[in-house]
Amino acid sequence: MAEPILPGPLAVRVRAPAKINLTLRVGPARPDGFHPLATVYQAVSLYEEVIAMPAEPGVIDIRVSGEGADQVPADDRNLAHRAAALLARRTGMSLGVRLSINKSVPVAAGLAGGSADAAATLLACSVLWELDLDHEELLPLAAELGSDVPFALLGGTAVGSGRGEAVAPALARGSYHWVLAFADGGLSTPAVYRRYDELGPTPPEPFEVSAGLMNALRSGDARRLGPELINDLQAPALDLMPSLRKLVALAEEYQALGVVVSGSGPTVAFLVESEADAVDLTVALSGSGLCRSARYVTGPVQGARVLGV
Ligand SMILES: C[C@](O)(CO)[C@H](O)COP(=O)(O)OP(=O)(O)OC[C@H]1O[C@@H](n2ccc(N)nc2=O)[C@H](O)[C@@H]1O
Ligand SMILES: Nc1ncnc2c1ncn2[C@@H]1O[C@H](COP(=O)(O)OP(=O)(O)OP(=O)(O)O)[C@@H](O)[C@H]1O
Repeated sequence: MAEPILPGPLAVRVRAPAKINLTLRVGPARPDGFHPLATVYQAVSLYEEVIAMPAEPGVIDIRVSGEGADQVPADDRNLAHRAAALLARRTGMSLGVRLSINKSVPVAAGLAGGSADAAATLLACSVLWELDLDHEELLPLAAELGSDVPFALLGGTAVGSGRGEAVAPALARGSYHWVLAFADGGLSTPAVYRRYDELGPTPPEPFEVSAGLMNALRSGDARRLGPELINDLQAPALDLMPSLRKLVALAEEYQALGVVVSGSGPTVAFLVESEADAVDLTVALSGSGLCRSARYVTGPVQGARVLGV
């Protein structure tokens, strides 16, 4: 007798983290327009949540709520929509999905919120559609969706190469205290890379992560990590949004261990020694008038994972 066909899950809840780049070295543009990177990502405790529910065959329906939802398209331009469509196409899946995205990561902030949505969607649809794909199998699809998407699946602390899509876990100890200062408005990633090209010159090849940064991560000592933070996109981001200069300068006044613009900006990440210091700095930044808001996070945290089925 044939096995009865069991219905799949009614809803799958997944979360995926935002990232900061502890180091971001950028080489000259490749013929395909992308820039070769040597980067170290760290996933931080600020999460996007995606709930995937069954829908009629072929249907991909998106609802977006939360932080900056009005700035995000709820159609096939959404990275989560593209993730579900790509997974369905590659696996020959005809079932549909209704996606509810709850955003906590500000849009166009350099924190890879859209990438986190895409990573969470790949995992959620894989479970909803009972495809049984693990992270390893989802990584190539993630890389097709965007340079930052594979890391959102992987999480932790990782070295990124290629255009950022090739990720390998890094040997890292400790948990770090960060304060993220969210600027008023966002920056377009392509525009920041363009300005980087205009400002030139690029550092000589090879584009390597410094031994100092890797050693600091191995030691787990935040005091050693602070001075190693570096981002080649910081200069173009500050050039496009000059008000960020004052924000970055606050690091000295408040004796942060380090400060760096995250990715293509405009979020500024301050590294501090303790939770108490982070709370103090969050309050100070929030009242400074130099940013929209500030938020205490820790890292590293896990990549995309299922919270419930
Ligand atoms: C700034 C970072 O967040 C650092 O991790 C990433 O490099 C950006 O990653 P992302 O937003 O996932 O970027 P993608 O969606 O892959 O690419 C968006 C655009 O950014 C530029 N881009 C991106 C990655 C890269 N290595 N070189 C680039 O020049 C290209 O103009 C590209 O068309
Ligand atoms: N699910 C999504 N969430 C946010 N933005 C999205 C999404 N799908 C598409 N987008 C578009 O992508 C643009 C950038 O999104 P995102 O918030 O991921 O930027 P970012 O954090 O600066 O990315 P990165 O750091 O990877 O460069 C937005 O302007 C938005 O219109």
